Amino acid sequence: MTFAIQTLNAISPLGLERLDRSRFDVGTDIPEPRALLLRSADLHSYEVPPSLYAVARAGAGTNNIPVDAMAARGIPVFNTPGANANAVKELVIAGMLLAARNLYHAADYTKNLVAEQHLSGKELDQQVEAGKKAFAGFELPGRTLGVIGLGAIGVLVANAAQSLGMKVLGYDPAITVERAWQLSPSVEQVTSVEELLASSDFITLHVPLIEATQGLVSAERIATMRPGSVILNFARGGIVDEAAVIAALDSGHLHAYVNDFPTEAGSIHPKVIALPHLGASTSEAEDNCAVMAVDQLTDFLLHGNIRNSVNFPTVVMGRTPGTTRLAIFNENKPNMIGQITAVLAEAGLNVAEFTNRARGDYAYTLVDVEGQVEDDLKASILAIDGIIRARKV
Ligand SMILES: NC(=O)c1ccc[n+]([C@@H]2O[C@H](COP(=O)([O-])OP(=O)(O)OC[C@H]3O[C@@H](n4cnc5c(N)ncnc54)[C@H](O)[C@@H]3O)[C@@H](O)[C@H]2O)c1
Ligand SMILES: O=C(O)[C@H](O)COP(=O)(O)O
Repeated sequence: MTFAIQTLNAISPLGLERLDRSRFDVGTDIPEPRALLLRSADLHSYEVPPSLYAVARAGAGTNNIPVDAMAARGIPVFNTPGANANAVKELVIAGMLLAARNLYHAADYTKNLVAEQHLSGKELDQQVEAGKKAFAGFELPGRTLGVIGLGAIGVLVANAAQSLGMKVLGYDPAITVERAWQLSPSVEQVTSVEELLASSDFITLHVPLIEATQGLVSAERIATMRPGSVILNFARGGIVDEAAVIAALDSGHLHAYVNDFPTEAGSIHPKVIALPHLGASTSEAEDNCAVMAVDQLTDFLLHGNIRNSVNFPTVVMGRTPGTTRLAIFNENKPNMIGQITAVLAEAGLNVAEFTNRARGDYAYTLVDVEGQVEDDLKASILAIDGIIRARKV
């Protein structure tokens, strides 16, 4: 049996080459896909076909995917945490330097001297020297960077800024133990966004766009920021109230807004540097994300293992020779395991391995039974109230 995988964005060949063509068909035009492989393609109005088993996002943000609706159908959504983190970190550092040294306008100025004013030779030299004072900037050491969200990207940014001589504050009420270990001990963790904003010259956002982070940088919060400070947004546009930022740039309260999510108003504003969603667009990040997404997806399709899903728990179980594996998605409610094992016992099947994990409203079970299973077993499992999906892997 082969699995049909539909790609909805260009995926690095380094990832696609890992797909064994005797097991996987891959293409852009697949009418009944078993899996989708994508980057930022918007799935919010996508009509989910009954054939679909999984969605793999080669990247970090999954706000382009209706993850809860997918969970309700027993479709895990995978992402690739950390795979593009270095690429974003480098762009954030570049963004700080662009803003601090006014590089964007400075480069425009010199280009205009030649392209618009047609200056050359001595005249060009004179105007270069005469004009440069307008772009004098400031240096990073001694300035304070506030990092909101200390995940894969936030930790790298915090550590890099710290090694550039900046004072770094971090805010993340749900920082993981792994990230806390990676964070430089000189980074000071604060307990509120307000504390961070009031004490920073730059703030940088590294949180997902979810209900709780929508409009996190609001007009009220911007008002509490230090005069002349800079906002860097390489997370998602909706996390910042851009109209409020523009008002603060116009009043002179903020120095610059550097972001990766251009809007009509922002793109033409003189104090906004809007990049075309370039955070993860390096060959290294594209390769890393594609490899990780493909590996996670194939492990799920071939073995039922779930790693780095944003809507189902991690469930990984080695294969035991001579067994048949069942993968079962169910609602997270009492007595599901008891009912599943009762059906297996009724069918005279001996369980060799069993793992069940819950996450929020849903749970996932991998069970290896000795020998072969009859085709009607799946129907008996699906008949249990609360079972969403079951398949023989
Ligand atoms: N510009 C780009 O191309 C680009 C590339 C990669 C990621 N991103 C964006 O960056 C986001 C973060 O990526 P990541 O890889 O670091 O993800 P991550 O999951 O490793 O880290 C996110 C962190 O945010 C924290 N967090 C969540 N809500 C918070 C809140 N209200 N306040 C403070 N912290 C909060 C979490 O605890 C977590 O530690 C992604 O969701 C994506 O939207 C953008
Ligand atoms: O969330 C992410 O990983 C980034 O926004 C990258 O998106 P992209 O893969 O569409 O460049």
